[in-house]
Amino acid sequence: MTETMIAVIGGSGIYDIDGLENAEWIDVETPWGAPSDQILTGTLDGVKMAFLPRHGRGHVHTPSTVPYQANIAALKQIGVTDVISVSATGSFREEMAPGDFVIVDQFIDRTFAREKSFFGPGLVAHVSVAHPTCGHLSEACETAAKAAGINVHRGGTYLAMEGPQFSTLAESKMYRESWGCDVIGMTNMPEAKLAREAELCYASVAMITDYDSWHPDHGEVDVSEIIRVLMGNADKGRNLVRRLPALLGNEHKDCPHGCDHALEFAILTAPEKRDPAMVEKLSVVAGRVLT
Ligand SMILES: CSC[C@H]1O[C@H](OP(=O)(O)O)[C@H](O)[C@@H]1O
Ligand SMILES: Nc1ncnc2[nH]cnc12
Repeated sequence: MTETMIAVIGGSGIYDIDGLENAEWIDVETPWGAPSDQILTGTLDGVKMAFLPRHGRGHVHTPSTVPYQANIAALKQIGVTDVISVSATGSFREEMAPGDFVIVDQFIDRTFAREKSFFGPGLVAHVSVAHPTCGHLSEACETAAKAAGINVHRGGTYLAMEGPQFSTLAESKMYRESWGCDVIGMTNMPEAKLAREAELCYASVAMITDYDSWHPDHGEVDVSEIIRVLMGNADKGRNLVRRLPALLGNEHKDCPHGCDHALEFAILTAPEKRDPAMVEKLSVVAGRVLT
């Protein structure tokens, strides 16, 4: 049996979670360096939990400098099975209002200055991200959000931009009107892709903080307003997280969507051509198919 361990990656404004039993901040080192910060571990309702502040406590990493590979590798290393990203996002839809939550199920990846894979020369792999989030874990997030009284929307396309500046008005209108995006943020890519490579279930909970810059009745995006909305909704986020252990239980069954077998047919490099150093490095995230 695989034991469930739920990790929450907390985005802007979320640098801690409360209520964990035997809570301890631990150091984790990976072949890709150190994660954004120490990882808070503990249990909630008897289920193992981990929390990682994406930007580090005190918010030291920009969306481009978050060590995405180290973050996902560190979670895999400590035994995490399920990763829930909680992020601040702008909205392209009138009905997805500030304070609402969206369970994201698709992404358009417009980031360009980040490492997007654990694999590389000497060990080449291609995983599918046609369905980049885990339906089972997303279902649990939706159920938890509803039980917590949150106005939640199931399904939405997240435009991942490089940042750190917010979008121009022309970009905002294009993402909304031509590309059909629902929300926008700067961090869920390549995080979701790396979670898939590491065979982790990944769900993305977007907390709407603003209407980006397209809305005629709302002004430009402003960080102080984003943080004000986030702080006003922090209790909702905590409430959602608190309900997850009871919903997911202690036993991590085989993922019905195959997240935990994403690498099954992904590695292309012939065994005799594999770079031993790469195989060693990748054993942390891909050991299941490399040994
Ligand atoms: C606080 S404004 C922009 C910043 O907030 C979001 O971060 P996260 O996804 O970690 O919550 C957004 O992606 C930007 O990085
Ligand atoms: N409008 C926006 N654009 C990008 N990232 C965001 N995070 C919160 N609001 C955002």
